[in-house]
Amino acid sequence: MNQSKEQRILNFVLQNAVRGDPCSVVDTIDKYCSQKEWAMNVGCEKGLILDKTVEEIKPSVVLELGTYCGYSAIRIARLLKAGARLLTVEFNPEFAAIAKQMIEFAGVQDKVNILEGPSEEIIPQLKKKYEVDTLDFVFLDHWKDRYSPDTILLQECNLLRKGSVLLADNVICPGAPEFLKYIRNNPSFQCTNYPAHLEYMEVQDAMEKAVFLG
Ligand SMILES: O=C(NC/C=C/[C@H]1O[C@@H](n2cnc3c(NCCO)ncnc32)[C@H](O)[C@@H]1O)c1cc(-c2ccc(F)cc2)cc(O)c1O
Ligand SMILES: [Mg+2]
Repeated sequence: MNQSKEQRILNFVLQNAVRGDPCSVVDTIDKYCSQKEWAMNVGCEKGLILDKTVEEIKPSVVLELGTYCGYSAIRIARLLKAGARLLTVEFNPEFAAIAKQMIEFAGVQDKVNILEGPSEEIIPQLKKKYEVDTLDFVFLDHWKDRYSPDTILLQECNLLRKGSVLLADNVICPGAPEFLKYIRNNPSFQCTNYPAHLEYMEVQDAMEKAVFLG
């Protein structure tokens, strides 16, 4: 049975990146996906926006929705302070297995917990099962039509506090129109748009930051 694209990306990393060096893993994935096979990693341009957001917040507890191959989980985890943790949610077992190996190769596994399952089931378990009080930072990068229902669910589960920051990928391409409509018309959120390019392409995209005002 021939390999999946995600398996090919992992193999390229295992053969070309430096074990224990998260930056080399991120750069190697970007190299493969810009030169050989496109894949839906947040990429280096939008990755810098992600980096700056994490560095600004200095979060203790981060939630990521949509792990995929682990690219953004590694980007986030490499910037976390001692004791801080990333919970990343992925419901495709093949992608979760790839991401686990990618995260371990990068050496950030002690900061990352991959929660296998659909976000709508995992989010209501975060407080009791995963001992979360509130989330400092949430990165949304899963199915685009799930951004707003999951944002509502996070609020219903009391997982956001005054100052919690959401950052959503792809609000232009593929687009998350329902999410933008919801979040920009909601007085409980202060929104900022960050225009960028779609990963590895000269196509317009953007990220949306939304700070919860409580
Ligand atoms: O579609 C995009 N991302 C989706 C990510 C999905 C990943 O997240 C996982 N996932 C999805 N929903 C859930 C869920 N909960 C919801 C369901 O229960 N719970 C847990 N895990 C979930 C999937 O298993 C994948 O691992 C995208 C597309 C383009 C793109 C742009 C231009 C093009 F031409 C083509 C593509 C660019 C991007 O940056 C993109 O992020
Ligand atoms: Mg994305």
